[in-house]
Amino acid sequence: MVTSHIEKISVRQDESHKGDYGKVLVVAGSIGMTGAAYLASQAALRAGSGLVTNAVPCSLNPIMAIKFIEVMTLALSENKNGTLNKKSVKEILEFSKKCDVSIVGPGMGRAKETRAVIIDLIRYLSTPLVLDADGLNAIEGKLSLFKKRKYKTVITPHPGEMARLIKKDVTFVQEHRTEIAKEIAETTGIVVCLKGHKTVVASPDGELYVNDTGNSGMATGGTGDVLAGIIASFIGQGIDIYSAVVVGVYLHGISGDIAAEKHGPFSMIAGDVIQALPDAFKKAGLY
Ligand SMILES: NC(=O)C1=CN([C@@H]2O[C@H](COP(=O)(O)OP(=O)(O)OC[C@H]3O[C@@H](n4cnc5c(N)ncnc54)[C@H](O)[C@@H]3O)[C@@H](O)[C@H]2O)[C@@H](O)CC1
Ligand SMILES: Nc1ncnc2c1ncn2[C@@H]1O[C@H](COP(=O)(O)OP(=O)(O)O)[C@@H](O)[C@H]1O
Repeated sequence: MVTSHIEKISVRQDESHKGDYGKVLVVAGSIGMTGAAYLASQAALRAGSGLVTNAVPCSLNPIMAIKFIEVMTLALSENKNGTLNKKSVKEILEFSKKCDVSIVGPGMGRAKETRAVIIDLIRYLSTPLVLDADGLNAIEGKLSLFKKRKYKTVITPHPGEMARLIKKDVTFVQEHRTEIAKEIAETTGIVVCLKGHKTVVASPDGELYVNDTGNSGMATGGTGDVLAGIIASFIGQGIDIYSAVVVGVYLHGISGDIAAEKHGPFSMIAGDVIQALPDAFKKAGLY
């Protein structure tokens, strides 16, 4: 079943250039969580994107510029406390006109000012959107925002984030994983990727995928940020959004399995999942 989705990833053509493989905008990172921005951006590049830009509050820009080599940065306007301000929304929307897909959320924090920025981005970003982590925490209960969004969207909550989103507890989410993912996808028109052991992916038209790759070594900070980057990369490469999510989840799990083989489930870290991506692509027959 995954094979039919994997086949949609194009073989890289001799006559091609970086513009053919997607420009990804990663709105991620805040004081204390620059690592999330790094992991999501780096994963997008390793999954094949042509160009990746990380947009961060301007006081963090020098830090990100040192962390990255291949990834570019966009310094955003910020408040005195280092959170994004209203002007940053305009800056992101302007920049996104040149992009094929945006990620919003990893490591953005939950400050009131940041939440307001995120809600505006959900309303106005006209690229396909991967909404993850604090991007989801910003909209507790407000699923109606997705019904109004005209552009392709995937949400990638872990059970804790899903619980906040639907105002239930984690036990309820875990007992109703498939039903919840299906219902949100079908009623709001977005793709839902509910993470955790046996990640569930649901599409608005009733398709359902339950993943069986990955392992408990992936229960370590930052592996979800890596997944957001991989999924965005595939969307940017032009694959339909549901297939991009299914293949992203599948390959992310294979990378996790390769990382666990190499480093063991205790010692593997999120960066190891990115390092294992080339072997995961090979294992999936992509080159
Ligand atoms: N290096 C970095 O900068 C990192 C930043 N991170 C960011 O930190 C922010 C907070 O995210 P966190 O996820 O740590 O915190 P949260 O408070 O959102 O979620 C953690 C809680 O969710 C529940 N939960 C999560 N997965 C579960 C599962 N599979 N089964 C049952 N319950 C589950 C548990 O109650 C858990 O304690 C996000 O913005 C995230 O992107 C994290 O990704 C860690 C690494
Ligand atoms: N026990 C497990 N089995 C399979 N996959 C797992 C397991 N634990 C975590 N994962 C995967 O690792 C990732 C963790 O993401 P998340 O909880 O958002 O972490 P973070 O917020 O630290 O980045 C998800 O893709 C999840 O499916």
